[in-house]
Amino acid sequence: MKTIGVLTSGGDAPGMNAAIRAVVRTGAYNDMRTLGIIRGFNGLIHDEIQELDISAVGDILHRGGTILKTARSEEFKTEAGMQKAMEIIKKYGIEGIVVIGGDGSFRGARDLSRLGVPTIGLPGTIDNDIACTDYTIGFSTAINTVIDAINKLRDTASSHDRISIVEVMGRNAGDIALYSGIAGGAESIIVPELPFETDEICRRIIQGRNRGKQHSIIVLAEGVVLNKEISGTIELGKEIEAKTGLEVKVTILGHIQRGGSPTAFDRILASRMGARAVELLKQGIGNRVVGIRNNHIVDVEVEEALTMKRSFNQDLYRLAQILSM
Ligand SMILES: Nc1ncnc2c1ncn2[C@@H]1O[C@H](COP(=O)(O)OP(=O)(O)OP(=O)(O)O)[C@@H](O)[C@H]1O
Ligand SMILES: O=P(O)(O)OC[C@H]1O[C@](O)(CO)[C@@H](O)[C@@H]1O
Repeated sequence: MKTIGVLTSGGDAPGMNAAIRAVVRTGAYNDMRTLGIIRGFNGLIHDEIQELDISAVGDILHRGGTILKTARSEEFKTEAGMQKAMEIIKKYGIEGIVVIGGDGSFRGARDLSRLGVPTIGLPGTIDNDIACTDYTIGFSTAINTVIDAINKLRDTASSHDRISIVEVMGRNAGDIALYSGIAGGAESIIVPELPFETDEICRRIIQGRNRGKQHSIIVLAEGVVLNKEISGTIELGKEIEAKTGLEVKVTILGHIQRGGSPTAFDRILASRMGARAVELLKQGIGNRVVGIRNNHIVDVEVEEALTMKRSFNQDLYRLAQILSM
């Protein structure tokens, strides 16, 4: 019987539990034993390992977060840390690992594969910033959370004739802002991938007001602030207030975007990806990242996944602008 490990690493994302469940259960179906590694690579180094049988992953499909907990580990990146990891892998007879996380986690997966431990990466991050997949696990749930917030903010913004700025997550990527902005009918979407002008945003708001719009929603990706394109969302609000003469309220959604019961889309995606990871490990194949493209589950070499350029969906962005005239 083959023994495999599974861990979650980096930021958590709704749907990670569905992926863990899929790994454990498709593993058992294929006569494989799964060990859960707690707190990502940190737990691997510090021997936080526990066996997961098919019952251990019962009643988690609908839960946000990750039952395996997650962590970031600087120690793992060092030679000494990597050696510790290899000792634990030998101790438990682990013959393959599934790493659920973002691109940093995939670098760790690549390093383990290089040392002879077949390791498969599954894209688990709400940011949808992994180039080799159309969608990451957690993105669908995050945008639905944002849409729910936008719907509510729209109600109160309309009542008060206000402008509402919603800051959403996305350290380097504007997909959460773009998709939730288009689904939530935002007047403006500000993302790190594209330049923007405050004057143009104000012009659109005034134009909307002149034809009777009662509210204006601006969705802004946090990456714009983190990349220092603006000094802060509150400051941007003040600038827009001064330029339009309209009251502006800022809402920073933060970590509520990372929690909650995963959508059907995320559960199904995570289940399909987890099953592919097990298929690969069963054949002794590692050093690959699983993705979904045109609704087909695919897998690509980790290095290729890491160097692939992400393309921002400009067509969707243009459509959002047309629809919010
Ligand atoms: N270059 C690297 N080599 C080896 N391991 C790495 C490397 N980069 C990151 N890791 C490991 O992966 C962990 C998670 O990485 P990181 O903090 O970048 O999150 P992530 O996987 O990119 O997820 P998120 O996008 O949610 O932040 C790190 O704490 C570290 O243990
Ligand atoms: O607060 P944490 O856990 O360090 O992570 C925050 C980051 O994680 C992400 O949600 C990605 O998982 C980013 O959008 C955000 O900047």
